[in-house]
Amino acid sequence: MASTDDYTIAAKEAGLIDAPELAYRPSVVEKKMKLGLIGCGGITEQHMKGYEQGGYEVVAFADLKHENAVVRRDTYNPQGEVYATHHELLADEEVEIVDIATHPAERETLIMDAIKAGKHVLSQKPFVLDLGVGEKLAALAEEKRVKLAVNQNGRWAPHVSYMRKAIEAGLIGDVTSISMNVAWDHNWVVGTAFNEMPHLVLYDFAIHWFDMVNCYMGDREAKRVYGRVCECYGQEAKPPLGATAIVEYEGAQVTMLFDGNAKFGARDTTLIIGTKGALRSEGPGLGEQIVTLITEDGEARPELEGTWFPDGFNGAVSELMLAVEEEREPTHGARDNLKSLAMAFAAIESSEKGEAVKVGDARKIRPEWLKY
Ligand SMILES: NC(=O)C1=CN([C@@H]2O[C@H](COP(=O)(O)OP(=O)(O)OC[C@H]3O[C@@H](n4cnc5c(N)ncnc54)[C@H](OP(=O)(O)O)[C@@H]3O)[C@@H](O)[C@H]2O)C=CC1
Ligand SMILES: O=C1CO[C@H](CO)[C@@H](O)[C@@H]1O
Repeated sequence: MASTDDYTIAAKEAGLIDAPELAYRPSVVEKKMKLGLIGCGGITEQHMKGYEQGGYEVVAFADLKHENAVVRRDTYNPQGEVYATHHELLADEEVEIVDIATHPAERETLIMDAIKAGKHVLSQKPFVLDLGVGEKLAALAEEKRVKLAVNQNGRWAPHVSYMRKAIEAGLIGDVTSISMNVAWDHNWVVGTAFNEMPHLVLYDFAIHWFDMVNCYMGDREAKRVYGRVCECYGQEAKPPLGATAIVEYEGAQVTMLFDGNAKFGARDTTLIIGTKGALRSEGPGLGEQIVTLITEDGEARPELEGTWFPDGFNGAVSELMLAVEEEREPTHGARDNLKSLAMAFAAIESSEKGEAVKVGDARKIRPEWLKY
């Protein structure tokens, strides 16, 4: 029988217990494959650090800005080749996996050429501008019997990876809600290509979180998305730095709030509620997160090793190599990624229309949503 104490909706006390051991670290690959890097810009410093961590060799580099390729080669593998064009790099027989780290508009042709050259491909995110193009590339890879994966390296950020593995192991039962709240300062994009992207937050940044939701929800299908963007008072960047998304699933609800104009109080939190338990991750940023697993046995707080940058980059390439070795689809394969992208596209279209959009109905990014 209820007592008046229940009005306080006080949480049940839970004792601290040992955290379950879960294989959340990037896989260790015995049969290491050689890589070629096309597009050697800003983020590829982290690619190279991740590959160094995994013991992988990048043997070829190409960039339209020749000096970018030279810098990466000289820093990480002075024996490597620098090529003037991606065609020359693709003709290098030593290269087995091509890591394509340009912006998405250029990537379609580069991915297609790489697949046709018989190379396995790791594409940077956001994968494509059009779901139809993504489907075509996935089909081409299947036809040519090569693997095409998307570098959603957030999956191997220690906190995300641990929570993903906990859900896969059934530790919290069926997920019934996910709430994500990310407050950070994205004004650093002023002066970069990102500042010219109207849907910077929902397309380029939030894709990591749509992809995390896709992982946490497993085979379940997102139904509809409501999205909104907000130009925040005092922001310096051109694109609206505030964004919200609500994703509907059968039997579950997901909310995401992005405040990219948080000059104070930066915080990244995720709460996942399941039928048998819950997971919580929180910290001041992507690299510093404390995970708690709460079940009827008590609360567990695993001591996690590593950080998103660069472990995530090691995780993404290691999973691709394992998939090649085991002749299976990589878990971050192109077709799976299209589920994450479909949610992001629906959120963007919804923010433009002011009404919820069915996932799958928004097929592409309009040019005016991509560039001012
Ligand atoms: N966590 C993550 O995984 C992160 C992912 N990213 C993603 O990575 C991608 C790249 O970002 P970033 O490194 O900042 O971009 P940059 O602009 O710094 O680098 C891209 C490089 O690719 C070159 N390039 C363009 N076309 C070709 C081509 N056909 N052949 C060879 N080189 C080419 C560019 O040359 P030029 O400038 O002359 O065109 C440029 O030097 C984006 O999609 C971004 O969203 C970014 C940050 C983090
Ligand atoms: O994690 C990230 C940091 O910000 C960049 C600019 O929006 C993103 O591209 C990237 O994925």
